[in-house]
Amino acid sequence: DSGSVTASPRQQDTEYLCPVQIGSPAQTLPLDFDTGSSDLWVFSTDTPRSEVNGQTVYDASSSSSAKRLSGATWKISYGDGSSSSGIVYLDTVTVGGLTVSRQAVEAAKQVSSSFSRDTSSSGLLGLAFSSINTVSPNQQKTFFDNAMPHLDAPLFTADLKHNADGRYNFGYIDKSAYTGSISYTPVDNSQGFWGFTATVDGTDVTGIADTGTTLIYLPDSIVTSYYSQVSGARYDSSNAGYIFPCGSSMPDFSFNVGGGGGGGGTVTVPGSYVNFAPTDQTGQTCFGGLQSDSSIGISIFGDIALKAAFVVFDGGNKQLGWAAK
Ligand SMILES: O=C(CNCCc1c[nH]c2ccccc12)Nc1scc(-c2ccccc2)c1C(=O)NCc1ccccc1
Repeated sequence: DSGSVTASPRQQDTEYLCPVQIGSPAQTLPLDFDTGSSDLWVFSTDTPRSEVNGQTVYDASSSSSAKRLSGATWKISYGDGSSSSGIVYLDTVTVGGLTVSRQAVEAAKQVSSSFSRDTSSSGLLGLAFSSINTVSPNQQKTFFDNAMPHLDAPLFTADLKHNADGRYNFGYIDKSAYTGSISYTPVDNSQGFWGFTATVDGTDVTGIADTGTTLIYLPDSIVTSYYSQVSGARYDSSNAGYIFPCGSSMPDFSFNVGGGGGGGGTVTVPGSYVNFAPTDQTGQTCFGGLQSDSSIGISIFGDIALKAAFVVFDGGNKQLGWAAK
């Protein structure tokens, strides 16, 4: 089996949403595919009306294939302080033509304000490792884990784009989607993430490939040296990050992966991607897409980095492949 689904950017690439069919008859919800978490959770008829703000909701009671997973609950919180929690159903989930029949669909009974305010997203589809799924008492598998045994190849690929529709493919590598060769590097999934080591200016950086995080968060030394090349750039505590004049021409940001025998491959994030967004309506000052990881405790290669590459998440061989495009 295989699947292929469009990933549409929202609000200047802050997130990418994909249509997902749930239940019988199919209910289509736009979900944020998130390689940095492992819960498939959705706004639902169980979500308080006061917390639903235009989102499409999942109604288990109108799905003939839905079954309550009795006694199961879930609760997740993210580094930005957002959170959600609720109950669990098993139902049929289809992504780009690829169907999993008994997928844990986590219906929200509570969502925090940032999710309520995000009218375009009906939830998340976790693609990290099932070891960090939050369902209790019996942890549940991700869509990818459930699909893997049926896939032509035990992998999925992420091809996110800047201000344009991209694509997630499951079970195969589309050779027309990238240029040159794919450089592979081993994955450390001990924390449940797609962890890997890249080299930035000769320095090894261990981080995670995370489609659910918008920006890139790297060690202070790397971030400071990057912004030292931009006149007027500075760390601004009120914005809690590096800002600079919006008219600045930003240097490209490159990192190397798979440095082994073949010399590995270089991913180059265009400077324009690092000029992420204005901090206010005046459009004078802009917020950087590359920020320090010092308050996070882990380096994150988020959407800003991922949209500069074609990325293979190989669950069979526990490796990450990176290619230019
Ligand atoms: O959680 C994910 C991926 N799912 C995000 C879903 C999501 C959370 N709000 C969303 C809002 C919209 C769409 C998706 C999401 N990645 C990881 S690994 C470590 C951290 C972390 C741990 C401690 C402190 C900071 C980060 C995060 C993190 O919180 N990222 C989001 C973020 C990172 C930095 C700043 C803000 C948010």
